[in-house]
Amino acid sequence: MILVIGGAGYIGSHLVKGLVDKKQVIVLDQFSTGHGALVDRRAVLVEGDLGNEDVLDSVFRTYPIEAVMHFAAHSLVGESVVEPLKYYENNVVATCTLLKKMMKYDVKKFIFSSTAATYGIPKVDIINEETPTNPINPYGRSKLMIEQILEDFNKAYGLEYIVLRYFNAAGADDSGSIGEDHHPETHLIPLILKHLLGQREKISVFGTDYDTPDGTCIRDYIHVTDLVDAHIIALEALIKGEKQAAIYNLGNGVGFSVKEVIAMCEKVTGLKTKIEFTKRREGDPARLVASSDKIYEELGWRAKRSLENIITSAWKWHCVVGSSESKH
Ligand SMILES: NC(=O)c1ccc[n+]([C@@H]2O[C@H](COP(=O)([O-])OP(=O)(O)OC[C@H]3O[C@@H](n4cnc5c(N)ncnc54)[C@H](O)[C@@H]3O)[C@@H](O)[C@H]2O)c1
Ligand SMILES: O=c1ccn([C@@H]2O[C@H](COP(=O)(O)OP(=O)(O)O[C@H]3O[C@H](CO)[C@H](O)[C@H](O)[C@H]3O)[C@@H](O)[C@H]2O)c(=O)[nH]1
Repeated sequence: MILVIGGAGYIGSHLVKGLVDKKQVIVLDQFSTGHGALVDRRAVLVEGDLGNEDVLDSVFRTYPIEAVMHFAAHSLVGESVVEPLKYYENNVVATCTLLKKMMKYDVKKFIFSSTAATYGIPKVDIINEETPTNPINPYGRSKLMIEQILEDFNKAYGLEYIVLRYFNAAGADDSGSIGEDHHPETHLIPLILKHLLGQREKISVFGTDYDTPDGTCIRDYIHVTDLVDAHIIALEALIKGEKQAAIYNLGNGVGFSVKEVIAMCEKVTGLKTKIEFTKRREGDPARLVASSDKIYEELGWRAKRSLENIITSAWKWHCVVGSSESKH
């Protein structure tokens, strides 16, 4: 059985939907940002906090857990700067409690959701896993701390792990039944689509004076279904014992500027945006684009879906079941 922590969140719920056909799945989530309705009904759903020792004891005693996939975190960069304690408590301290219980119950296979934010402001155009990590906010630091703890646990206790550093996750499952539903929403693509649905008056572009061809930030957008595929491949490699301690980037290897993303949303939807150009958002690197060659060479995974696929799937979900938000 696979324990998926944070499996009621955006990326976790997509993973659960992809994994339940292959494995028995148990989801642990306290619904701070997740929604029970996103969790595939074939999975066992336990409401609880990953930092709660009693809950973890109960889960590990009750179910034969083969591996843990850990998606649960607070993940708003700006909030992490203002409330670092919240981030260190949930992302680091609670994760240490989980790791302690995993060692207690001899569960030694772990997949961890990390982030491009561990790289900070890289000096290279294409980021690979050798690019120095230098996070510039508590969110990124909290993720890097766990990566370092995993390395120590591997050496000391034989914990086997794969860290997956996602770039910008976006898009929705092909079925249109689950999608990205953060509250509050801060991510670019859902914000543009909500605006095009009339739920927001305009879309703000944060900064037009970056050192990029059109002056707006460039990001590497990766379809959530491609992320799911990568997790399942990584899990299989861990279970087969092919990998004991590995870190991989997950991106498309292609960068799109904020203006290009808006243009693609207009193309896909056939609708016109109203844009407001504002000052830079603090802490945004100009360009974050991944090389995912390492995971291709070692595990054979490569992103298959384009930005157009991403936006088309997200639009389908937003149109059919997207949460309705009032205009503001
Ligand atoms: N969305 C992205 O673009 C992106 C990029 C890089 C990394 N990540 C990482 O991927 C992971 C998933 O991101 P997401 O966008 O799906 O976020 P999300 O907020 O939708 O999902 C996180 C889930 O974890 C749960 N959770 C949080 N703290 C918990 C706790 N203490 N105990 C139990 N459950 C808890 C939440 O209720 C939620 O269901 C996070 O770790 C995030 O840092 C996301
Ligand atoms: O209303 C908006 C929202 C975003 N942006 C811009 O769009 C780009 C993408 O922003 P998102 O908020 O969608 O995503 P981030 O790149 O800030 O964040 C993502 O990558 C980070 C790593 O750098 C973290 O991993 C985080 O969890 C993940 O969502 C940025 O340049 C941002 O400034 C706008 O112009 N207007």
